[in-house]
Amino acid sequence: MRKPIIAGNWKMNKTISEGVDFVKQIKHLGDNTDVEVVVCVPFVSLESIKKELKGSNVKLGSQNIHWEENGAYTGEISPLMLKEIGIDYAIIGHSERRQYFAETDETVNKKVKTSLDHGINPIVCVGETLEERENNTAKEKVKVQITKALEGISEKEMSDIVLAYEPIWAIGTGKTASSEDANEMIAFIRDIVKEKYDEEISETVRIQYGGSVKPQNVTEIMNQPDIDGALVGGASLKKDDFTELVRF
Ligand SMILES: O=C[C@H](O)COP(=O)(O)O
Repeated sequence: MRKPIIAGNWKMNKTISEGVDFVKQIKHLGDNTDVEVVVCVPFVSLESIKKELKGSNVKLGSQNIHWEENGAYTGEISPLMLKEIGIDYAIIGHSERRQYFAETDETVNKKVKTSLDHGINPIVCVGETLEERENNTAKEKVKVQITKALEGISEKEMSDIVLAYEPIWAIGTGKTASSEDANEMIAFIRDIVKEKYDEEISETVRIQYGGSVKPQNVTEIMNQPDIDGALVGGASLKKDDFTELVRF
């Protein structure tokens, strides 16, 4: 039985004080539930929000991580810095990082490895563009992304990884993949994991869907057999919406 995981990705939203205020209102959402609740917040807010989450079952994540522990990488944040704050998760390879900040499959793989080495669980994002979906190359694209992201990752390490399928055309657009299409791609990802590792790992790895998930569609998405959770942008910024999402 895979534990459902609903993660809010705040992206570049909420100042530190706004974030702390918000977390005060949602920090009980991880109580009395089988759902794992995560908030992935801007780097500058991590420490304050970690303090606010003391005693809470809501987990904390960053939205990126650098693969080196230190060095001449102006503007970057290292795994040691994140580890000291005590985060649980790091989103890696989000399509916005790939699109605007030149993230590649190679850097995604390095970041996955460094996260695991520092006890931070990676949420690894993959997904196709609209053009690739229309050309029928979506599966090919996702297969390459998954295979490269997981290069050199051991069977044991797979239990610390969460995968997230986010079709780029569904992110922030209000367009959601139909729950059946999302499930089909996620089942395909599970098959890739099975091919690379084994059936047990493919049946235990958690795979989220992301892209315009809202209170109105979350139940249908979560009812799909292969979908274990949601990585949510816009709707994770509002208390009522986020509450409904984690109670799908
Ligand atoms: O990381 C979250 C995804 O990019 C989805 O964002 P969205 O829910 O605003 O479409």
